[in-house]
Amino acid sequence: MNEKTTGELENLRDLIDGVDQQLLHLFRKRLDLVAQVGAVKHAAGVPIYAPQREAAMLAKRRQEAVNMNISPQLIEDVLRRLMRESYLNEKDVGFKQVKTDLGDIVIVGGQGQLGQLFTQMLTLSGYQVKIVDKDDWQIAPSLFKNAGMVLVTIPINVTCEVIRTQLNQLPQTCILADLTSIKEKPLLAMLEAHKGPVVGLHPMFGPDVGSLAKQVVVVCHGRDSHRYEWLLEQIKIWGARIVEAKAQKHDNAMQLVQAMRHFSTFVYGLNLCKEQADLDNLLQFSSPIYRLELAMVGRLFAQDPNLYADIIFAQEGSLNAISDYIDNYQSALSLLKAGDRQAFIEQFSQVSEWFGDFAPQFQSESRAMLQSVNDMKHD
Ligand SMILES: O=C(O)C(=O)C[C@]1(C(=O)O)C=C[C@@H](O)C=C1
Repeated sequence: MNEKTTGELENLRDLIDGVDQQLLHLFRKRLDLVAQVGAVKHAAGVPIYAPQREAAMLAKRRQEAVNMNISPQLIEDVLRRLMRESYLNEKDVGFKQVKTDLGDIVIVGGQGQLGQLFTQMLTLSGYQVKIVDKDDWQIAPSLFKNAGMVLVTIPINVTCEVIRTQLNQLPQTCILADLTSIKEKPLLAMLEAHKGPVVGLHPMFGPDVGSLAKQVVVVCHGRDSHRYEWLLEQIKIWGARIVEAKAQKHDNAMQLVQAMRHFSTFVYGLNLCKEQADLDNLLQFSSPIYRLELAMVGRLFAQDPNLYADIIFAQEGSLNAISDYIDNYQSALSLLKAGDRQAFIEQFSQVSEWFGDFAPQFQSESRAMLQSVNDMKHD
């Protein structure tokens, strides 16, 4: 680069720095306004996530972007990222407490990650939360006496036993709820152990979400739903969407969504490990999709093996789902062994047809993710 070019670049970059600093001031201004929105919502008990407002705002800004010869996707990306920040900031103001005369909430397994998240959300909403963990059974009965709700969030393999043996003397009006990722057996155990209101919940997210905005919580009704309606309202105020399901249908879906998926991810990692794959090298040669896939596989192994063992081993039905998957793997492999390219293409087309409109939808969703993965690269 000659001196003239260097000088010109320096000048322009100074101007860009100035614009970026103005952006920072605008972000600060927006965050302050959002904090005020948070306070208004907190007072009125309005949910943190406002999908209609978001859709209307994005549509307007996209159109204005087009008028200004700016990519509409650019402003949408920026606004979505800013709104993610809003969810976190609005959370800090706290949430309206829907049920003010409940008594204590006792979280069984409150030291676990999900237990901690619910403790935080319930405390931010003004509830008195008490925690019972593995070694606290002696103090539990005195805590249960004043409990308006007991929320169970412990490993799946001990959930039913703990419900049966420790939670069978709760006050009649106390709500008994659980957060287990399978629903049929814990729900039955709760209905047998407790004669009062019972509800099964499954938060469809990990404990590291930051905010519940746009997350899903599955609800399987147990008994006396009018007594725990407030809880579902409370969860909606946190920004999550409630999806009602029958326990059995939920558990069947989980065999594919969780057990089969985590199992295949486990085998993928196992295979890389046995092959002694050079991860540095793989990353160097990876396309964004491979990097994303490796991240999805790798993140599993950064977590507690017990959690995944629990999920995979929880249901007998999972074994069938996983066996079916392996059969399909085998038969696809046999096409490869036989060199039957045509049959492979035919099967591919059948699957494409089966995915229908979801295939292009997933393609465009994943495009945005892949672009973000690429944005995160740095030397
Ligand atoms: O307008 C609101 O209700 C807000 O909470 C603000 C805001 C935003 O950041 O613009 C954030 C979250 C909502 O989903 C919609 C918009």
